[in-house]
Amino acid sequence: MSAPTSTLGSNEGTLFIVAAPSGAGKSTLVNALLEREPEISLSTSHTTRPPRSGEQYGRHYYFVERSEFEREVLEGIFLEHAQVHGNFYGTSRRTVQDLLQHGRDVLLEIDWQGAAQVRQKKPDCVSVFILPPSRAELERRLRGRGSDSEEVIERRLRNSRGEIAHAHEFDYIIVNDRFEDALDSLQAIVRAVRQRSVLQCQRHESLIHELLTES
Ligand SMILES: Nc1ncnc2c1ncn2[C@@H]1O[C@H](COP(=O)(O)OP(=O)(O)OP(=O)(O)O)[C@@H](O)[C@H]1O
Ligand SMILES: Nc1nc2c(ncn2[C@@H]2O[C@H](COP(=O)(O)O)[C@@H](O)[C@H]2O)c(=O)[nH]1
Repeated sequence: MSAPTSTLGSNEGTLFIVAAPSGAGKSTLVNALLEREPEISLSTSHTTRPPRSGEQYGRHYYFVERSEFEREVLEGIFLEHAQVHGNFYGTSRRTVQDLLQHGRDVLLEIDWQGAAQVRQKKPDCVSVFILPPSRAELERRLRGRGSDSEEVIERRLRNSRGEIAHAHEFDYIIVNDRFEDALDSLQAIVRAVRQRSVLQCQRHESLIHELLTES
């Protein structure tokens, strides 16, 4: 049986999106995934948020002033951008496009608003929403991380309801209860998509068309 890859008509990489309410464990999961799947490129976002202790420019984020971020928005450099928990965040269009065009798979760790914008522009992206097992555990994780002030933690907990309300817009939902189980699930999704054994609806359509029309 021939591989369906030929129906996709492109050697572009796949664009993955991982989103979650703050503290659900998205960055921890993504970093562990990238250790298992090192050929995936993680996009580094631009943000107006001040760096946390230990965060490095260019590694965790491109930390910029609000005025610079606004100029970048006007210049149209972002594939998507949004205000999240009172700060601005954006993904560089150029970096993502270059990587995809060179056949690299790219992962964006962004919020639901950014995910909605990316879905409009790249409908074949694959999106995953991470849920915490409970609100109490979400709060425990946010506090346990020890990286944010009480005010920031409370704001992020308040905002989590509005974020979770968008979970159904994603292709997959993973509950990050036992870390290794959630990581296995995330890796299974990524592997299945990369091997083309699971296809997005849009991609299915071209395969179904081919299967129906081939003599
Ligand atoms: N399955 C898990 N069980 C227990 N603790 C976890 C689990 N997953 C992640 N954590 C812990 O929860 C805390 C928050 O995780 P992390 O920083 O990855 O969250 P996040 O979703 O990326 O948040 P943000 O959006 O604010 O960056 C960390 O201290 C992390 O070690
Ligand atoms: N729309 C976008 N959201 C982003 C981007 N980079 C990060 N984020 C999201 O912001 C919150 C808070 O992140 P934190 O590092 O301050 O804890 C979280 O949900 C991130 O996913 C981006 O480029 N665009």
